Amino acid sequence: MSAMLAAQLAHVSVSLSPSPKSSFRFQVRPSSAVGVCSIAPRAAASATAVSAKPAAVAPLSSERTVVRIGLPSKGRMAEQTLSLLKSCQLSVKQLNPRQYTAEIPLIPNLEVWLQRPTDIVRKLQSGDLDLGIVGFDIVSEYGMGNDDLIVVHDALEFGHCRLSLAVPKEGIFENINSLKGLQEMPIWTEERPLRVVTGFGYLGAKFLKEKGFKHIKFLSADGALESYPPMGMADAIVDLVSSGTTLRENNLKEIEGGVVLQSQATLVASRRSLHKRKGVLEITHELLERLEAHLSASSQLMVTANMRGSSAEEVAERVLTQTSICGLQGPTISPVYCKKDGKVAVEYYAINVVVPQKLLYKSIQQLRSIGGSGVLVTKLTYIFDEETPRWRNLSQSWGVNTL
Ligand SMILES: Nc1ncnc2c1ncn2[C@@H]1O[C@H](COP(=O)(O)OP(=O)(O)OP(=O)(O)O)[C@@H](O)[C@H]1O
Ligand SMILES: O=P(O)(O)OC[C@H]1O[C@H](OP(=O)(O)OP(=O)(O)O)[C@H](O)[C@@H]1O
Ligand SMILES: [Mg+2]
Repeated sequence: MSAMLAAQLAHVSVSLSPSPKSSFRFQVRPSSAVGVCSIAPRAAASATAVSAKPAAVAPLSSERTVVRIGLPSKGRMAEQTLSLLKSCQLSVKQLNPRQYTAEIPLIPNLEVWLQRPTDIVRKLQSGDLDLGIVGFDIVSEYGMGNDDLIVVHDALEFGHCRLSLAVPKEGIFENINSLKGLQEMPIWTEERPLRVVTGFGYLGAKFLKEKGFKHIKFLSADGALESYPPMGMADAIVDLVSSGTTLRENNLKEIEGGVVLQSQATLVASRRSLHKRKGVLEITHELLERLEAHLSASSQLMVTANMRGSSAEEVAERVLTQTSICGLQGPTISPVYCKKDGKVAVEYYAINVVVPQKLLYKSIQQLRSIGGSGVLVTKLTYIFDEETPRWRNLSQSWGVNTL
């Protein structure tokens, strides 16, 4: 650890709850440093509750031939993960609901381990898992900047939330509406620090240190954090917020500049596994292809309409004057054959165009304005592009040899 970093962190005091569940870690990985360095809390707490060391990078077990993915076993992420995989034709079969392993019949060399999200991150680091689906909040908190963890897909489109700092709406915080305002309150001293309760000790402490907070005391708790300020046990909380209802119901408010991190479900891989374990790259590729194809399709619709015209080109010209109905590459226009006076004739053309869901109504209006009629709208199941952008990213940004 650099002396400067040590000096920056010297004022942070840590207080840990006696709960055996709490594990308050203070580990900071300066961007310039290689690996992870750890900072022991100044007010050292009981050894059982503190793990000041980063998860050791365990050697990759060469005996295991099967590839393993960790999926959340409980909580709100569990159901949504299984449902996402099912939408990608990757149904998870759990033979016995009391067992922690399952399989995805379509990918025979893949073993599914149903685990708590925190354990998924730990097991990716210990080499027991190769892949995992967890919230970005959990990867960031428990991964602590470990560069063996690669977020292969950063937007699985569920579990959206943010890690945010909140304070009471009333009392001494009534007029505090920004992080700067909170920091500048003269009340915070070494004897009376700002007491922040959080289940995200690493991210919370790193964020507030980087923002220049000096006199802070962190309390660790696993749940019901929102009850701490009303009970007088803490001044602020750093917790996950989604709709904001829990904060509102507990008379708490977020403040400007107080968002620590935006989160949603992600697919994470161990870099060592990608490099070394046979089959991990291929399975990651297949997962990425299926996920990207499904997720990009779920935000788009296929619109079909008929339009009178003298030729396909003439209809195309009319369609291409409209911004919302140009499709992925351009509209597909095909003749509609009918019988007229005993002969086959073409008076109408069918237009097929993919439009973003949120632009549907605008697209319909534009189609009508150029003479479109009989509009059909269908859901898309998959859009397979030539190449998955995130697969390319794996080799370009992460140095994984994907050839
Ligand atoms: N209110 C929320 N709305 C949306 N996503 C959330 C919310 N709270 C948490 N998450 C996301 O879901 C993940 C799992 O949270 P969840 O509360 O379901 O599990 P858990 O806290 O492990 O379970 P439990 O609370 O039952 O112990 C979090 O890591 C986060 O990424
Ligand atoms: O902004 P909201 O939509 O109200 O969601 C935020 C709440 O959701 C999470 O709790 P969760 O429901 O997971 O309960 P837990 O504290 O028992 O994990 C989080 O810890 C907040 O308390
Ligand atoms: Mg929860």
